[in-house]
Amino acid sequence: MTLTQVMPPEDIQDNILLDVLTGPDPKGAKTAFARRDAALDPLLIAAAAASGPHVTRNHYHHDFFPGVMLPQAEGAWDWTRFTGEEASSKAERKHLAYVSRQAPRRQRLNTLEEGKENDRPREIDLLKSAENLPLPSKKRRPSLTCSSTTENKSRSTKAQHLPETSSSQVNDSAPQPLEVKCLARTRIPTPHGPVFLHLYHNNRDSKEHMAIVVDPAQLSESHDDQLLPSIRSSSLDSVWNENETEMERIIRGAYVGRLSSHSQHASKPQTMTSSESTWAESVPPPLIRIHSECFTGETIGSMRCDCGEQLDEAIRQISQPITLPPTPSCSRGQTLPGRGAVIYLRQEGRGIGLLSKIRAYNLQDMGHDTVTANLMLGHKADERGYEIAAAILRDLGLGDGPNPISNEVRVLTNNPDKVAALKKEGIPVTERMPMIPLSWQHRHAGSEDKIVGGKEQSPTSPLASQEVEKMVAAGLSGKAVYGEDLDKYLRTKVLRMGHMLPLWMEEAGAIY
Ligand SMILES: Nc1nc2c(ncn2[C@@H]2O[C@H](COP(=O)(O)OP(=O)(O)OP(=O)(O)O)[C@@H](O)[C@H]2O)c(=O)[nH]1
Repeated sequence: MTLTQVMPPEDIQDNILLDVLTGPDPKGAKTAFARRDAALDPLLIAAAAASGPHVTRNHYHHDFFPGVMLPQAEGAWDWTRFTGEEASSKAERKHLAYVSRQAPRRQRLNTLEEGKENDRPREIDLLKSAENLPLPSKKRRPSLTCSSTTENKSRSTKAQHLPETSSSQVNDSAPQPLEVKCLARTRIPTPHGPVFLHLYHNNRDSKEHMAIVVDPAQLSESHDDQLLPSIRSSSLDSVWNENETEMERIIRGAYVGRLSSHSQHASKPQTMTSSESTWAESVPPPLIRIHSECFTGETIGSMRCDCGEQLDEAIRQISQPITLPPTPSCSRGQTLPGRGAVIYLRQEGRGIGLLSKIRAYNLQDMGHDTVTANLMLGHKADERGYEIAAAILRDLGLGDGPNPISNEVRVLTNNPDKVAALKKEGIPVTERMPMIPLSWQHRHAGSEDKIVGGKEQSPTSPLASQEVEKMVAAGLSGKAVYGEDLDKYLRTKVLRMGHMLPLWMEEAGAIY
């Protein structure tokens, strides 16, 4: 049976209209339930009528009655009119109407779209320059994948510090030149002496790469102690905007000497003096290391790799004092504090990331080596790039930057790719210093001790407890790593990745 068979069409029309306006009202339920939804919310009407047409619920912080019982509150309902106040005093009282400090949304959006940046409050500009957030890149760019092309090289040589660029300058078609900027610097005491941690932003990826600068002479406020030009970030020392105060500069790390409650001197943008250049030529070039992030090795002390040990050892080696040869003016030679830098790149797992590295470890437990495991997961054996490292070095005055304190560097590494990449990026490397794992150094030194009954112990077997005791006795710190996993890892690096590390033992037909 259809509806028209029981009701004339004009009645159907009326009923539908009524339902739309009032909602369904089943006849049977009328006596059983009272309707709970009012057709109009009286509170909403009262609030809107009291406050004017420009006020929305959001302006009231989601509350229609702010400051109830607190008549002074901005936007509060004037509850005092119920307290029998005199009419004359009431007329004098300031009306506490809510006035929005924000322009309507449409107007605000128009302002931004039309590029009327000047209308924005000053705080936003200050924040922008202080935080220096990288410009939004609409196109996803490859992060640090190896890309040392000629184009990259020319781009990176231009890289200095991020200029004040407006979003209108973002050009999606042409890749922007690589720019790095040191946002903050602070002193960190380490077991090897004080270092300065520098945090960098760049316009290529969203990672916070770092520079660990060893240059303790900077802590002295006496110029006599600073015979060599300081390793400082020119982007950090530059003046970021005319409104920046000395205190803002100091807080972001642009200070000289040792910061304390009684010593707070903002730095000036660096300029080289000719006398400093002369000194720089008579000392060995600063020692640097390009180190890649390794959560497992550095944070939880994994002994699958030597990354934690290498980071510690690099800071130790760079901190070693430099002895200059005797000169006619100084017959005993001069000793200077060690100086250099570790550039700490956030390229976990040789650039494949922690997730893939964890999976790769499981493949390694199944018998594959570190290279094959990467390939099985669809990665390259090494996906890292060193363009950002080179730009950071230049910013620190190491290499061929605008303000070089040293045109050359010595590099701590066994990895030939790093040396080649730095040279390609225009950083002159005068010397490569090897990083021999501490446990291998110890084995070399004590290899004869390990001949038991004329038979050599297997070097890939886990170290016996006496072995560990010997390492401790040999002065290896708790940072030294050793074990079967590490030996396999290092062996693969030598045999499959061309690392320039002397295998600690070679026998006829077998290399360990
Ligand atoms: N994919 C993968 N990455 C690893 C493994 N073990 C360590 N890594 C990563 O390898 C990188 C170690 O790099 P570096 O410390 O710069 O050293 P390197 O390239 O081996 O060269 P050196 O300068 O000689 O030390 C870090 O990013 C580690 O996270 C592994 O088994 N698989």
